[in-house]
Amino acid sequence: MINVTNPATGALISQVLEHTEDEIKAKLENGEKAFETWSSINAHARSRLLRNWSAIILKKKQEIAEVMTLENGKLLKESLGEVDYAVSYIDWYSEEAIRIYGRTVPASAESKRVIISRNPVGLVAAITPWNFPAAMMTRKAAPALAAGCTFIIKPAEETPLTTMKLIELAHEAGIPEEVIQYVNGDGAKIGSLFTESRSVRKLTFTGSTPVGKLLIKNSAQTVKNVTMELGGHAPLIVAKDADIDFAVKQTVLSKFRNAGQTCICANRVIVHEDILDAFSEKITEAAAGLQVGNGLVEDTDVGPIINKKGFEKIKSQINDAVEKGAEVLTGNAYSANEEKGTYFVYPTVLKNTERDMTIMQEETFGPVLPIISFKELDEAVALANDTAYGLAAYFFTNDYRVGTYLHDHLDFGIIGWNDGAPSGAHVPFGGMKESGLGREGGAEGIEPYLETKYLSIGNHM
Ligand SMILES: NC(=O)C1=CN([C@@H]2O[C@H](COP(=O)(O)OP(=O)(O)OC[C@H]3O[C@@H](n4cnc5c(N)ncnc54)[C@H](OP(=O)(O)O)[C@@H]3O)[C@@H](O)[C@H]2O)C=CC1
Ligand SMILES: O=C(O)CCCC(=O)O
Repeated sequence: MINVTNPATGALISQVLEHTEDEIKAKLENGEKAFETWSSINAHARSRLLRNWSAIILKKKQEIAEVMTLENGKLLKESLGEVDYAVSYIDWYSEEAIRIYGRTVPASAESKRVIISRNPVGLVAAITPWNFPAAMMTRKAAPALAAGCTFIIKPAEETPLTTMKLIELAHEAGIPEEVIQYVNGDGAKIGSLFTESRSVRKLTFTGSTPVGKLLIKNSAQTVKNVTMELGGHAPLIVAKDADIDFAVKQTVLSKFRNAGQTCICANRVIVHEDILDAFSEKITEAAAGLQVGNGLVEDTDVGPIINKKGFEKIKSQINDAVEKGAEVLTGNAYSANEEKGTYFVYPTVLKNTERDMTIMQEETFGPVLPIISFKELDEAVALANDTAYGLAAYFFTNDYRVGTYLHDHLDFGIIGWNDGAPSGAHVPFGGMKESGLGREGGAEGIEPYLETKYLSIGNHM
């Protein structure tokens, strides 16, 4: 039995049954069998079913958002926003379903004809994290179903309820039960069942880089197609000419959304030395003004940290920075109750941070903003690229030459130029280097669910 608790209060919300190995194997078999029928239904019918699904979700928006806030801790307004965001993937891919085009190619002989078609890969298995329990699910399920694949998901143990609700609504919308399924239980155990299974033809994962690496390795056994959306360590550069007030607002948006527990959150702020003091002062004032608390309370700006492991990681990064000489401008304050299992971190701004501090090397996943300064643009680029990660990067400048230079030289899959919120269903989300493989969203996001089949017809007149 999995206990699902509210990270803001420690209260038990629900108990969820763990699936046994036999049950999981049976679901994989059912998903593989259902693929034959689902993939042969015409694309317009699949598109209509996806639209039904999104309409039903929207009708239950408030209920789903409340469940999400209870199990994840994020602000209710963020949960409501996430339901819309999750639905936008279903809507986008309901439209892509009817635009999966093949090609004809001129043959090399008069007696031949060549046709290239795009076909669904088969049963898709997904493993998702707790930080976006709705959107990370639909960002994978919607393109998979649109392409004609069947789908099975293992949500994070902290947040299974939102996923289970969305799947219940998919069935209510008319999508057959075996076409979209969930299983609950331990990540490592279910991960092995997914990677070993020959029924699963594609694995899609969002989560930490070490688990992603393990899944890539284990997927080699059956040569599975994989999509990996892993950790990030986003730099945010503020150039000398930037509009400081605007940059501060956008940095707050990027950094403190979801209490900093987002893989594209700004993780290091790199500020030109001429505006360092002005920027630091304004961002400190903004961060210090944020209310920390229960996401169900109207005025809250920053909710709880998901669990003790996350809390300890954040705290140790702050301690390490302070021991190595960082100055605390605000924060480095906590409210934790071990007995209840509730952990809050007050928005923290650190100045005089250095490259050798852990916080400048690793993903934080918390509301902590370390600031480092630069003089020349090359120095900012070197600092920004000095990481194994390559997911998102941000910069603020109104000088088109500075902006173009930064865009050309930053090794990241997502770039926000004067934009702290670049995500959307219509754009390709994903990272370079150890931040992952493949893209989700946009026209690119359906590609990983499609195989190319080429037909050569001979003996024509
Ligand atoms: N890219 C992103 O959006 C995310 C990045 N992270 C990063 O990872 C850090 C740790 O967070 P954490 O929640 O532990 O992340 P994990 O990568 O451990 O968990 C994410 C998902 O993977 C599952 N999982 C865990 N271990 C395995 C395994 N061996 N094989 C297959 N699946 C597995 C989890 O299941 P279960 O719940 O059963 O453990 C969960 O569903 C965060 O602080 C953050 O830095 C975390 C979440 C999302
Ligand atoms: O992996 C994450 O942290 C979720 C991505 C959030 C987004 O799509 O903006």
